[in-house]
Amino acid sequence: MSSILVTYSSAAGSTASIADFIASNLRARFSAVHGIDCMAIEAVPWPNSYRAIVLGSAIHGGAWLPAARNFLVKHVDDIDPMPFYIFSVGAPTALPKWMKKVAAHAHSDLEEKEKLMVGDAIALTMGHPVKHQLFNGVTDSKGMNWAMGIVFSCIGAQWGDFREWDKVIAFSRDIADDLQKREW
Ligand SMILES: Cc1cc2nc3c(=O)[nH]c(=O)nc-3n(C[C@H](O)[C@H](O)[C@H](O)COP(=O)(O)O)c2cc1C
Repeated sequence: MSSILVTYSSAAGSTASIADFIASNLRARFSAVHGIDCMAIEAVPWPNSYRAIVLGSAIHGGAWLPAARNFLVKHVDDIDPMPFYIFSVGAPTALPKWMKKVAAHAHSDLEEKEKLMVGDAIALTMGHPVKHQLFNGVTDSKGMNWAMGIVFSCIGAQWGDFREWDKVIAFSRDIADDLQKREW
């Protein structure tokens, strides 16, 4: 029976790829004792059949995608007793230098600021997870409508793959260590 669920809401695929990688890292640590399922949030049958959940979402406009937010609202009671870890995938690294400077003026660390903003939105729907990690994803004109694409280019933001696999490995290791500490 599977006991860890890694689930995600992804618009253009980079959050899905990070979730897959987290699941394979957890399999490397736990496959002898626990099954690990990884699937899109829409495919999750009922989360209370799991013993721990890792949930991730892409960030659009400073917030999680609606499917991920709705999942939290709908399943708050199922998730509540479980070890619960979340990650958000945005693209703060892709922003132009001048925007980073403006943001840094209000806060010393742009990534930390964005994480807090998303974290606050999540805290409105439920209690705090054990851990929340923000990752950079991929900026690709295919993931945006033409108007957004033009705005993105005009402000001087960068297109590219900013995924930080080392950070994903460290996050997976922290989750595995925390689960092991709980001796479940
Ligand atoms: C419409 C739109 C809005 C976005 N808004 C933000 C944002 O507010 N903050 C951020 O860091 N990244 C933002 N991004 C960048 C995405 O979060 C990033 O490209 C991420 O990798 C997308 O994940 P996905 O490939 O799983 O959809 C936005 C992207 C799009 C297309």
